[in-house]
Amino acid sequence: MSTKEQVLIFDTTLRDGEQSPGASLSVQEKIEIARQLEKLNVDIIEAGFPASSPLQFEAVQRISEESGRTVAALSRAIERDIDEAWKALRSARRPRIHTFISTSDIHILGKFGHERYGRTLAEKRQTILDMAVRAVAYARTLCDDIEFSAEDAGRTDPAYLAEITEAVISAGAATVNIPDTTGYTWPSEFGKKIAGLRERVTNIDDAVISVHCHNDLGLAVANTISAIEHGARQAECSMNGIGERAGNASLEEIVMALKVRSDLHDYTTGITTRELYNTSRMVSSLTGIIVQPNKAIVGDNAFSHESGIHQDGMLKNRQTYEVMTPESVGVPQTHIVLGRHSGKHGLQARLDTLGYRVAGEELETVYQRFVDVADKKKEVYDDDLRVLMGDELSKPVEPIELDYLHINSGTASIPTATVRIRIKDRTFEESSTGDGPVDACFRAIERALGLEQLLNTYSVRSTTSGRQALGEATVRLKDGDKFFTGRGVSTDIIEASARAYLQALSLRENAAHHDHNTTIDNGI
Ligand SMILES: CC(=O)SCCNC(=O)CCNC(=O)[C@H](O)C(C)(C)COP(=O)(O)OP(=O)(O)OC[C@H]1O[C@@H](n2cnc3c(N)ncnc32)[C@H](O)[C@@H]1OP(=O)(O)O
Ligand SMILES: CC(C)C(=O)C(=O)O
Ligand SMILES: [Mg+2]
Repeated sequence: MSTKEQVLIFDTTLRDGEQSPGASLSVQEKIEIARQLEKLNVDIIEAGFPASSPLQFEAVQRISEESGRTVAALSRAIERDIDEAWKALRSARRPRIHTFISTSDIHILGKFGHERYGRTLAEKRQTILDMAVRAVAYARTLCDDIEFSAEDAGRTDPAYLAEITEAVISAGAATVNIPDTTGYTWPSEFGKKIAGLRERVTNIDDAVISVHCHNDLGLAVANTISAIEHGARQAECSMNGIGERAGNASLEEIVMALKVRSDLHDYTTGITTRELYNTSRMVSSLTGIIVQPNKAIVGDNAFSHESGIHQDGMLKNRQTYEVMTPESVGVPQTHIVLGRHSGKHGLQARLDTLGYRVAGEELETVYQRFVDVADKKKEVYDDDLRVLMGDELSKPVEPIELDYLHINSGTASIPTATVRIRIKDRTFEESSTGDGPVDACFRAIERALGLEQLLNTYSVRSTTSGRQALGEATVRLKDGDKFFTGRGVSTDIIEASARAYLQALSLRENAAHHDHNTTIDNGI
């Protein structure tokens, strides 16, 4: 059994994360993400801010009804917000009201300038403290689990922060959250802030210290880790680090930093790390916020290696360039990207998996041809390699082409696709419904060609911007231990997806042809 101390993971993807510009989620989408957060095994799901809109209210209510986690809802330090939060939360098995008010002088003077909060800074500070205490005490009459946040604590005077923290704990807050709302603090400074609170606040042991760091200077994760080292036991964070402005501390980075460097400390989390990648993908696709390729842990390049020296090292021993395995975070596998920086070892290994055994002189010659191609292309794909191997064989024997595609989809209809596929002079036509237009289209293709489901991964991204943007779809099929990747580009992403699927099928067909093996049953 682990003797390490548990750091609670408070996920705010559905609240602060959704405050990212353009990230609005529907109720159903929020529910789906909440279900995935349960699989990820977060401790607390902050589901929204019920007083802010009926949709927010409904989302918190629905998540409360079905979640087994602690569900938190945010409210300003006013009764109306707290009442709304409680109404939305009351069916939760473990409800938590999270109330907050600003405590930094900049915020107090800037946001609570009205005379009704007092005339001098000292009077205003007192009013804010009273509002905080009243809010916590009132929330406590409704719910057992109260969290209080001192907004902009990062820039709050330490003595005042200690005073308000002590007061809200006395009023019944079980968690005191110290947000670095503006992402302004420095790791050692923020750590000291937490240590200072532990020294000054006499009842600090009656509450869990939480931190909530923003990433304006790119220090959110470092500040969170520093705070944990100084006594914080709850980390507020979001998947992919989404949130206001530059976002929140990224959940996956905090969790994996603690896990991978467990040799340095005595903390652990309950996160099922193999669910990180799935969660990241879901959050990205539902919010529409793309994960940058070089994003730690979940970015497309996080486990990709392009340069020859790295590929050589990886092929000899993965630990040379990977501090964690892709599997540990749910990424299917390390990706050796062949491009202009690749060397002979990387090339040879990929050719080997494609069935080409080359060594010695022959490898030298092939490598020279590879370098020529790689200089012209960003990435050299498997089909490029087949062509490069000089194979007549590599040219599609019988390209599988899209002749016709019709999609019927909308908010009130079941997505339906009809496809007509041409292989040489033969055509195959079928229709299918599906969970969405892409699913319907793939199913129609599978039906037309009498295929099993072979889809391994599917992604789509925009390669240009604006309303006429080109979408590039990538389809990866898995057939036994072989993978076939197809790409399609079109201003219509469904068409791009269909073309990508058919290209992958053509490559599979080629491979089968070379193995003297027919893979498509339909008499092809
Ligand atoms: C750091 C954070 O992430 S805080 C959370 C941010 N999230 C949101 O803002 C959620 C979305 N917000 C909303 O839907 C709306 O802003 C609402 C419903 C919350 C409030 O809307 P409105 O009543 O129109 O007020 P508006 O947003 O313009 O201004 C905020 C008001 O709340 C006050 N206020 C701000 N924070 C607090 C607080 N923690 N406690 C009490 N009052 C507060 C402000 O002083 C201002 O009051 P004023 O009108 O007396 O000057
Ligand atoms: C409401 C609080 C916790 C917040 O989001 C912040 O201060 O950044
Ligand atoms: Mg925040």
